[in-house]
Amino acid sequence: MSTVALKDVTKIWPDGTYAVDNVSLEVQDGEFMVLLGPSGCGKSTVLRMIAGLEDPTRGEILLNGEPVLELPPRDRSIAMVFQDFALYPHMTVSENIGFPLKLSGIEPSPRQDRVDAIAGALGIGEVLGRRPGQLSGGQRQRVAMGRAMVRRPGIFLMDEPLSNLDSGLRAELRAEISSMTRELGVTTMYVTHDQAEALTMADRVAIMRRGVLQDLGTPTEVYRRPATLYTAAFLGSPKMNLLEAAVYVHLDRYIALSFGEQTLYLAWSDPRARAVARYHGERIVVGIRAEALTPVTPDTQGHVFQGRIRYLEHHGHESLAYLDIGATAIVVDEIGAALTDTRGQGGGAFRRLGGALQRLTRPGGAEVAPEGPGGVATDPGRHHRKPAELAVRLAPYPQVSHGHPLAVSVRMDAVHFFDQRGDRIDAGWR
Ligand SMILES: Nc1ncnc2c1ncn2[C@@H]1O[C@H](COP(=O)(O)OP(=O)(O)OP(=O)(O)O)[C@@H](O)[C@H]1O
Repeated sequence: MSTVALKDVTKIWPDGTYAVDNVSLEVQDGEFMVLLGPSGCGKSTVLRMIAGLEDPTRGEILLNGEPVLELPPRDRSIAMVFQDFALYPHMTVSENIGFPLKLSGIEPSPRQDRVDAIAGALGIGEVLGRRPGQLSGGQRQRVAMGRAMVRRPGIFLMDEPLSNLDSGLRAELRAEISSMTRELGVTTMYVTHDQAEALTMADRVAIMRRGVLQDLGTPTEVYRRPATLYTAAFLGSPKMNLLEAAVYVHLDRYIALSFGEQTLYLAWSDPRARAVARYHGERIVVGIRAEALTPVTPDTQGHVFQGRIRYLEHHGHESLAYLDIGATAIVVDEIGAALTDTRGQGGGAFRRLGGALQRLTRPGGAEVAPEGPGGVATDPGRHHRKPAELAVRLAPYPQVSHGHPLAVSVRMDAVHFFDQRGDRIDAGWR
């Protein structure tokens, strides 16, 4: 049995940076847990503390229920694979994989048996005699995984293991890693900034931002019910439409959500109405995914937005229309930076984040964003506002074009509500 638990773990670097801020997390035996977040959010630091390569400033780390802070890395039954899979260039694939067993004094014959078995499982049995320089990137990464797995660790830590590979290979290896770790029943923690990896591979996803755990749940839970505005904005493609709305309560009848030129009505009978009603006279953020929007005829009544197509994007299997509906969008700035930093190299997003970096490095970590004129946070490191472009899914290559009017109905039961701080408003409601 192999479990991992972090209890109120904080890591502060000597310069005052809060890399990890009071994180508590439990990984069950055999579970595949993905730590997801943009570059610099503290994911690698969490892994490195579990592996024993860094000490937490505060808090406790338990492996199999036992505190391990006094235990050196080699005694933790952990294997770790990094993004830059450093292999020994002068050794063959077979020697690279078998090296940890050689170090532990295992005889050549049983050693080779284990190397052959793991190489077979990873699909690199044919290249055992080659040196790393004669392998493709994907094969090299498989060798690195084989070398990590060959000692049969209880816990497998992987830090962006696919980020140096092209997208086709990533998808292929993604599936292989998932099935291999599950077949072996090994408890796995996998770090990535790539939401597709997280949502396809994980049993549960832990989403981090600036050292703080934002959300934790199965891929479906965090996608369907994001706990924070940040998670809502981070997960999904196209990104969730996040619109600013003023709340007006008409007691016992409905709640009007005013988006400027247009209004949606939340029925008083909706179980979330009471939670939203607390914001009467204030502004909140309403999140609407593209799948909650359906194009309808212009005269349709009910929960409908009327808009004009600002631009169209054709993706082959579908087209996306971006509608001007006269509303204001809330943009979570770090998300864009995280997504453009496709290689996930440390520091990449930081340079782009600018202001956010300075806030991150300020001791204390938890800050409340100042409010802008509309009452919604406008701190440039967190959110800003811009005219909304509502993403709507259409059939491929539709018979509409730029400037064309389009009406869309909104499935109110699929709408999300967040307060000015970015927390889910109906958090207590299931
Ligand atoms: N040895 C160190 N000394 C000081 N600061 C560090 C050190 N290592 C990391 N940091 C800082 O700690 C924070 C978290 O870094 P970490 O590497 O854990 O993030 P990450 O989410 O894994 O990012 P990436 O995806 O880019 O690897 C960042 O602000 C980083 O600059």
